[in-house]
Amino acid sequence: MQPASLSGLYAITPDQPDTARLLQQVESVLAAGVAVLQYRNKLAEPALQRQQAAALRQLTRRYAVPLIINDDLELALAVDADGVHLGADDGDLAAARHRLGPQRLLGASCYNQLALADSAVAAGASYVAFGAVFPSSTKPAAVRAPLSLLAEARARLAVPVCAIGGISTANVHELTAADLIAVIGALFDAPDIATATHQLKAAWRPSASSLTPA
Ligand SMILES: Cc1ncc(COP(=O)(O)OP(=O)(O)O)c(N)n1
Ligand SMILES: Cc1nc(C(=O)O)sc1CCOP(=O)(O)O
Ligand SMILES: [Mg+2]
Repeated sequence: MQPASLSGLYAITPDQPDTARLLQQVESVLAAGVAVLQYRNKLAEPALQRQQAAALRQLTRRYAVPLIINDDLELALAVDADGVHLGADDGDLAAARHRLGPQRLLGASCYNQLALADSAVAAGASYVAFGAVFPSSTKPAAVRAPLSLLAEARARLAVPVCAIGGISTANVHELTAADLIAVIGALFDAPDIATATHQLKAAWRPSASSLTPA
């Protein structure tokens, strides 16, 4: 998959212990239409993570949506995911790129630092994420990133720019310079996940990226 084709709504799973419920929740966002799904469960033990990741692998294949695994390169490879997302404490990006090969996706958290994004791209990242762009109740202690960073990153980097943190229908219109918007709470805490997915996409008007083929 070429990085230039990565754009749109990037749904990230909540810390859901009930696998059947997780699959229901995720199927709602997949049916409503998302570009990418990330499996993130910070509370699950490794066995449950493996079970949930494998189940999501099957489900995302049915919807032809790329599956990214958070934090865990070995789990991503074990379930034949489309890629992995790594933060500053989650392992070396260049080593991960080597293990993933050229085709799979490698996402990198860059917080509020363009310099991290430069190194991530040099190490083989497929996209770079900045945040938190708004206050996040999922991750209240997340460092905040100014929105101006998104446009700066887009002008400078040859990979898609992802915004994360506190994104909702009320503020997503401010993210015109993002290629991907990564969201947990505004989708999975909503009373109707499918409606929330449609509303978030309808409220977002990204400006054209130079990465997007004409
Ligand atoms: C798309 C995306 N962007 C950022 C993150 C955060 O990664 P990290 O800083 O490693 O924090 P945790 O998610 O592991 O708590 C992400 N997962 N996805
Ligand atoms: C997992 C994560 N990473 C962040 C960062 O800033 O790197 S913010 C965040 C939480 C995203 O969840 P919500 O959409 O509910 O705010
Ligand atoms: Mg992480």
